[in-house]
Amino acid sequence: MTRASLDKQPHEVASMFDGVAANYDLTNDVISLGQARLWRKAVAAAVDARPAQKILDLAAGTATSSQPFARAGAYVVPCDFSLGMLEVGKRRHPWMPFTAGDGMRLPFKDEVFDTVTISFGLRNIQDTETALRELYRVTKPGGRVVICEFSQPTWAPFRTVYTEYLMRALPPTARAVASNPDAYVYLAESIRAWPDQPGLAALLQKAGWSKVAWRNLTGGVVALHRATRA
Ligand SMILES: C[S@@+](CC[C@H](N)C(=O)[O-])C[C@H]1O[C@@H](n2cnc3c(N)ncnc32)[C@H](O)[C@@H]1O
Repeated sequence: MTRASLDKQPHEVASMFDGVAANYDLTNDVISLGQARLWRKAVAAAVDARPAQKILDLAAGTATSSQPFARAGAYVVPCDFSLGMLEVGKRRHPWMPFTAGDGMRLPFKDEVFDTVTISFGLRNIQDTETALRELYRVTKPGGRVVICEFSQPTWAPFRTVYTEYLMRALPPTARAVASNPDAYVYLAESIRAWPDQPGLAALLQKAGWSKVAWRNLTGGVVALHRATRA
């Protein structure tokens, strides 16, 4: 795959996710070697959803990432621009207020959410800074953002093994289970091209967020960034 294939237009990203929607959650469990469930627990702890809170789960896909917040009693709005992913989500969780929308132009008024969160979605949005500013706009003053995204393992020997896994083992594994294996070649390439932990923290600050901090999961394979709207 060439670098150019990473420069997907938003409609190409949406149709790529339409194509993987049916097997999306199963594929995640397989290719993350079971780690995805642990990462989701860490997100739930960081978001710390409470009854009566209003939470936006941007790029929610099938709403697997939204479920823990709903279970905690919060009012969670799963928003995504892949109608295929939203359809699968609606079938599974018909009571959730699924909303079709683009992370670069959110269909919400200013300052309406207590917490905004995005899991494994920010890397796919064409302009990261625009999405971070949009998330800021829709968050109430004093509200928080929690971002769960692939990142860079911090221990060099582990980083080498992980990169080998991404580039050599992940594509054939995905071919065995996913409905659109090319999407998982894109996944590997997009992770390699994504900013590391301090790089994403700097983008959050540039978009206006304060008290930016992060925590590494699985040695930095995933990072959980948190920040507050002043
Ligand atoms: C890897 S999935 C993550 C889904 C879910 N958050 C999870 O943790 O399972 C990424 C999602 O980002 C969505 N996405 C990508 N770009 C988007 C954009 N500009 N606006 C809204 N959703 C977007 C895709 O449609 C896809 O459903």
